Amino acid sequence: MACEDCAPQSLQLSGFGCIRSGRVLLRHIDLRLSAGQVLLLRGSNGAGKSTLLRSLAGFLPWRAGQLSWCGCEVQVRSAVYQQHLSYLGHQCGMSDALTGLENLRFALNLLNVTWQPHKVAAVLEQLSMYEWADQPFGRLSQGQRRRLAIARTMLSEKSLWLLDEPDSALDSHGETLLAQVLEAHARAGGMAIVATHRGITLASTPTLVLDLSAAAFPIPGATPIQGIAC
Ligand SMILES: Nc1ncnc2c1ncn2[C@@H]1O[C@H](COP(=O)(O)OP(=O)(O)OP(=O)(O)O)[C@@H](O)[C@H]1O
Repeated sequence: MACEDCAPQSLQLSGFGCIRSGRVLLRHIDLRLSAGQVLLLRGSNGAGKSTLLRSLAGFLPWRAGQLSWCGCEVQVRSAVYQQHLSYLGHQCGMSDALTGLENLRFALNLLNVTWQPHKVAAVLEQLSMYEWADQPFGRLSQGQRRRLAIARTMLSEKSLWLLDEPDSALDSHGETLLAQVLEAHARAGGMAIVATHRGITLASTPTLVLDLSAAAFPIPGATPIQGIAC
């Protein structure tokens, strides 16, 4: 099928609009993301960051807009697009009863990603989670849970990451690690759209910012793009 093996990859959203709770929440949202770029989604509580991410993941209905993957117009739920994305929401989506490792194995199994013990160990080491990974998920702290969810994203082998406040509950070391993870993903030709309140500083990665609030938050070094939230 067309678009499956395009390189470099790109994502384009044009004229996106959606309704939530019976009112137009977002309209005229345009964005374009190329391989190696990260887009930070900013905006006040309720501005629509999660809504936009969930819409891009295919979880919420669209009122308007076109999605293109590698220059080809696609449906958001089409396999040609979905096979490339990894979504991390506010909830980590892990079983409390399973250990971290068991959760990762289960998730990778679902994604049909081969379990590579050395790679898993390296990712857990990178996130300072190696020694915690055999604990039941339900016994981990919130920040540890978030780190494990980030590990799952890293191991997913997907090029487009949709991350909803991945920095929530992370300590400052965790924030630094997350920035490193995003930079490495971008260096490898990946893309990420990241909702964040605190902002994430990516020193060596082309960073775009879409602010869904009426009042913009300028981020030094980042390129603002346009969108309208109602
Ligand atoms: N399940 C839902 N059903 C109906 N409306 C919802 C639902 N979840 C959120 N909304 C509404 O959609 C709007 C946008 O919410 P959304 O979660 O996308 O904002 P956000 O920018 O991610 O906010 P936050 O920074 O608080 O996470 C809000 O006005 C909210 O009330």
